[in-house]
Amino acid sequence: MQILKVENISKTYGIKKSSKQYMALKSISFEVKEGEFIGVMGASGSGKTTLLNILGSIDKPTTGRYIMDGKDVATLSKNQLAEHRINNIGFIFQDYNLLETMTLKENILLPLALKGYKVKTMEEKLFNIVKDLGILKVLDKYPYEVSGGEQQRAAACRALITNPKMILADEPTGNLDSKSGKDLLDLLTFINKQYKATILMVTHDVFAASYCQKILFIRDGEIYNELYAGDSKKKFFDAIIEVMSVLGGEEK
Ligand SMILES: Nc1ncnc2c1ncn2[C@@H]1O[C@H](COP(=O)(O)OP(=O)(O)OP(=O)(O)O)[C@@H](O)[C@H]1O
Repeated sequence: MQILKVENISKTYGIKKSSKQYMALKSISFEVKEGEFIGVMGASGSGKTTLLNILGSIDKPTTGRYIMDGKDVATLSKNQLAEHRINNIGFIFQDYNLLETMTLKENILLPLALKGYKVKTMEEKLFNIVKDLGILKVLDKYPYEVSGGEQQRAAACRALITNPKMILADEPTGNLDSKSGKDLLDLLTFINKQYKATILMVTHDVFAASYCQKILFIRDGEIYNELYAGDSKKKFFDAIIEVMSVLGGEEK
């Protein structure tokens, strides 16, 4: 089943009709099926974050539209949009974005608290997720008391706890060492398989991208290519490197 349909989305930054305008996305169209784990790659400045911000309804497209779970998101009112964001989308950021004055448990529960859930229901949901995601022991610690990998696991729990239609991840392994990065990618794969979560992940890292089922490559605000994983992870990895060497900017 299709969960997202992006139709001819363009984004122009700057003052209208002035020479200072910059077209960061140029008529992008693609579809995402429920349960897919998709990577978005491209050189620095190609428009990846712009796309993610639009899909996360943090920003609006200049033209075009996208349908998420049957709803044309552009037609939603401000309140409906806020509700859509909290109910349907989970975010994982490069720098975790946990609140430093709250414990990991409080951070994870925040989206449910905002939705007005009862404490008992929140704790049940929390227990089910953290037992799977391996951070039970550090739940009462503050972000500065745990490792980057544990912070990112907590951020993944927070993204997952509302059972969102889609998880949007922006360079989630960008600040992690290679072991924690691999652990996180294994975790995202687990979330994708076990919870049937649909994940869209922006990454510069070919190794991270090789965990995806499909990669969308963006060049100068346009879809340049799509690559599907086959049976061999090694072949997929090599194919990603090949496209990235044409696009340039494998690393930032
Ligand atoms: N608020 C803004 N105002 C003007 N131009 C912007 C704005 N945000 C982004 N841009 C420009 O739009 C283009 C796309 O930016 P975007 O951040 O989406 O790229 P990216 O592919 O995510 O890059 P990176 O990999 O470096 O994060 C860039 O040229 C950028 O300078």
